Amino acid sequence: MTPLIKCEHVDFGYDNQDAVVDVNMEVDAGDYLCIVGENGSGKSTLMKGLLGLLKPTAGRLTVAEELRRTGIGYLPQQTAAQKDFPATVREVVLSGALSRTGRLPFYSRAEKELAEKNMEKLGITPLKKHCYRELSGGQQQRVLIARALCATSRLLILDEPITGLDPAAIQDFYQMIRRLNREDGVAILMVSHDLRNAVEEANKILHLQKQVLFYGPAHDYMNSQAAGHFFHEKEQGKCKPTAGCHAVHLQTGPEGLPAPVLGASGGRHTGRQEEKGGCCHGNDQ
Ligand SMILES: Nc1ncnc2c1ncn2[C@@H]1O[C@H](COP(=O)(O)OP(=O)(O)OP(=O)(O)O)[C@@H](O)[C@H]1O
Repeated sequence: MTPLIKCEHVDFGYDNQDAVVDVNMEVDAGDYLCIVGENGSGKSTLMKGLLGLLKPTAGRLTVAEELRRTGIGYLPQQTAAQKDFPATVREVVLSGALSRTGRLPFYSRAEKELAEKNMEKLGITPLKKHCYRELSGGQQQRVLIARALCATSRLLILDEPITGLDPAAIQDFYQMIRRLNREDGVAILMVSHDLRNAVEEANKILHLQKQVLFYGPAHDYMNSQAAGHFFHEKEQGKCKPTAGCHAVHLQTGPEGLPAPVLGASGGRHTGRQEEKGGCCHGNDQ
């Protein structure tokens, strides 16, 4: 099976400064791959590279012909200006088909039908005449996913998609992504600070810290040197798996790997309860 995306010893960077080095990974049809790592570890840079917005400075990046033709469905981190976009839901969704229109200045019937189908799939048909900027964060995410699926239903790339969503919207969002992946076969590539969800939902994890600290099956990540142990007992200053803590506590490995703790905020903390009043605080989604 030809991978949708394959990186072989790939570097990406800015102004002769490498931000990501020696990445080896591939996204296959139907994969659910989560990219995790601290702030500044190169996750967004890798995304930009995979989307073709940055050229590899070394190595080989291969993107399946189909994706090169249609473009990759992409859900960026939303800026305030984007949240305030003055267009109807239907217009935003339909704009995802722009890469299919070629030079024609209008949408074909097939593209309009595709937009309708994706709005139906994402449960936003009743909102189609609503103004995008008047929707809730969760509804906006659905619109953007429907839009991304108008480019291609093979692969969806999401960059920290739950930022700013309330807990109910987050659960709703994850359910929707799971359904797209498991039922519709859409491959998912997600940058996430929500490590608990990443380990539960993804089939592959890539842990980045400029270089790849771990790449492999999600169930192996739990036992990896990079991941250390997952979830603490909350009562003892540690968190229960059910307590909504998304922290992964990294251990210092024999090679002297860094020993930060990754939380949903992506910030460093030591996991000691006295800091920020407990290790779960600020991490619950
Ligand atoms: N446009 C840019 N020009 C120069 N350097 C950049 C640029 N964007 C990012 N960098 C640098 O590249 C490195 C990786 O940044 P990147 O944004 O990819 O990390 P990240 O893991 O996505 O971080 P975060 O979790 O905070 O979003 C950082 O050192 C950052 O300062």
